[in-house]
Amino acid sequence: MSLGHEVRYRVRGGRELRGTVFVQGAKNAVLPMIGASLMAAKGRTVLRNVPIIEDVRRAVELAQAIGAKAELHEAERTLVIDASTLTSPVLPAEIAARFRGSFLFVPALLHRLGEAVIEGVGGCNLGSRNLDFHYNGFKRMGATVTEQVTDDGQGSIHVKAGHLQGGTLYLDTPSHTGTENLLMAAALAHGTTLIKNCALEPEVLDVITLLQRMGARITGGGTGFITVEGVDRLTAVEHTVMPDRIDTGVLVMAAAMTGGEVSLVGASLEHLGVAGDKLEQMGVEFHSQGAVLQVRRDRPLRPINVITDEYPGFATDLQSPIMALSSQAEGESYIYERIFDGRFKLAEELVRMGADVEVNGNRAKVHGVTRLRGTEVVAHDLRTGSALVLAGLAAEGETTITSAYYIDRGHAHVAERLTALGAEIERIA
Ligand SMILES: CC(=O)N[C@H]1[C@@H](OP(=O)(O)OP(=O)(O)OC[C@H]2O[C@@H](n3ccc(=O)[nH]c3=O)[C@H](O)[C@@H]2O)O[C@H](CO)[C@@H](O)[C@@H]1O
Ligand SMILES: C=C(OP(=O)(O)O)C(=O)O
Repeated sequence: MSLGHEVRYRVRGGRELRGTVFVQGAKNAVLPMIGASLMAAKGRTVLRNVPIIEDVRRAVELAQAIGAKAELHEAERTLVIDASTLTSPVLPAEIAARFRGSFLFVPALLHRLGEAVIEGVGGCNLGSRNLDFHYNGFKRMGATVTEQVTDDGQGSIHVKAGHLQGGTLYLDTPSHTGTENLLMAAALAHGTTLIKNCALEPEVLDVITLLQRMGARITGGGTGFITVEGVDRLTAVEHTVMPDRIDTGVLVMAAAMTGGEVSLVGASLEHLGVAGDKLEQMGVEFHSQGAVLQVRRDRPLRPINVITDEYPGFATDLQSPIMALSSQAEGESYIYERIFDGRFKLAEELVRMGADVEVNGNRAKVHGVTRLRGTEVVAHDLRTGSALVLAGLAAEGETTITSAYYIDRGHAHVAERLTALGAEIERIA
C-alpha cells in the first residue's frame, strides 16, 4: 500500500480568509468510539459526524482485519459497525502501525476474544510515547502482558485475560488514550473499578457518553476519579461525534494568520480551553452565536506565552500551529512544551521559511514579526503539517508541504474548506 508520501499540499500565500467553514467531527473522539463499538457483541453501531480523515480510514481497515463489518459512508460522514463477527485478535502492523488509535482496540479484543496481539502502534513521532500506564492498568485487572519477537525480528505485544477483574487503577499522569482504554476495559469487567488521575479532555467525556448509552455504568467523568461498575454486555447504539477542537483551533488560527473574518459552524469556544484565551490575548476576537463561532482579526498580533498542559490547559496539539502564528506577532513569544519531549520539529521548517525561532530543550522562543517566504517544507507529523499550511497562508509566494498524508491523517477536506474561504491551496498527487 502506498504511504501517500508523494502527495503534497501547495499553498500560495497572502489572501485574507473570509466566509463560513464547517468544523469536522473529532478525530480523538471517533477513534476510541470505534474501539468501543467493537465491544458490542450484537447489533450495529452507527457513528455520525465522522471526520473523513486517513486515521478513520485506517481504523475501518483495522476493524475489518479483525473480522468486524465496518462501512464508512463518506458522503454521509457515517460509520456503521457490526462487531458480531470478530474473529482475529491480531492487530496487524501494516495497518496498526500507521495510527495511534489502533491501541484503543485492545479492550474490545480482550473482552470479546480473551487476547490481543499488537504488532504495531503508530501515531505522530513526538518523542517518547509510552504505553506503560495502559499495560499496568490491564495487569492490575488480571491480564498478562508479554513482549514477543517474531521470526522476522519484529516485536509484538501479547495481552491476555480470561475475564478482566475490576480494581483500583491509576494513571501516573492523566493520559488521554490511557483513560479511555482503562474505562473500556472496566466497562465489561467483573465488579467495580476506580480509576485515579483521569484525563478531563472533552473527547474522553464524549466517549463516556457513548459507553453510557451502550449500557456502561460510569460515574465521575470530568473529574480525576472515575468509577465504573462492570456490566455483562454492551449494546450497539447510535451516536454523533463531538466537533474537533483542534480542527477548530487551526481554523481560528488560519483566520488570524491572514487577518480576516470567518464563521466556524459547529465550533465550541469552551472546548478550546486556555487556547481560546491565548488567542484572544493575541488579538483574535471571538463572537459565539450558539454553535457558530465568529472569528475576526483586524489588528496587529501580539506575542504570547504558551505552556502546554492537559485540558483545560493549552492543548499540545495546537502548539505547532501557535508557533506558526506567533511568527507573525510583534515581539517575542515563548512556548514551553510540557506533554511531549520531541515536539519542536516545526521550528527548522519555519526557519527555512524565514521565521526566527530558537529552541532550547522543551522551550522555544519566537521573534516576530518575520516575513515568511514560500519554499519546500516537510510535515514531520500531523500538526507540523497543519502549522505549515498556516505559515503558507501568510507567506509570500508558494509553499509546498510534503507529505500531505500526515495532514490528511487528522484534518478532513483541507484544500476544499480553505479554498471556500478564499485561500489558494491545492492537494497535488
Ligand atoms: C489518538 C489520541 O487521542 N491522541 C491524542 C492523545 O495521545 P495519547 O493518548 O497517546 O497521549 P497521552 O495523554 O497518553 O500522553 C501524554 C504523555 O504521557 C506519556 N505517557 C502516556 C501513556 C503511558 O502509558 N505512559 C506515558 O508515559 C506520553 O509519553 C506523553 O508524554 O493525547 C495527546 C495529548 O493530549 C494528544 O496529543 C493526541 O492527539
Ligand atoms: C498527536 C496527535 O495524534 P496521534 O496521537 O493520533 O498521533 C495529534 O492529533 O496531533
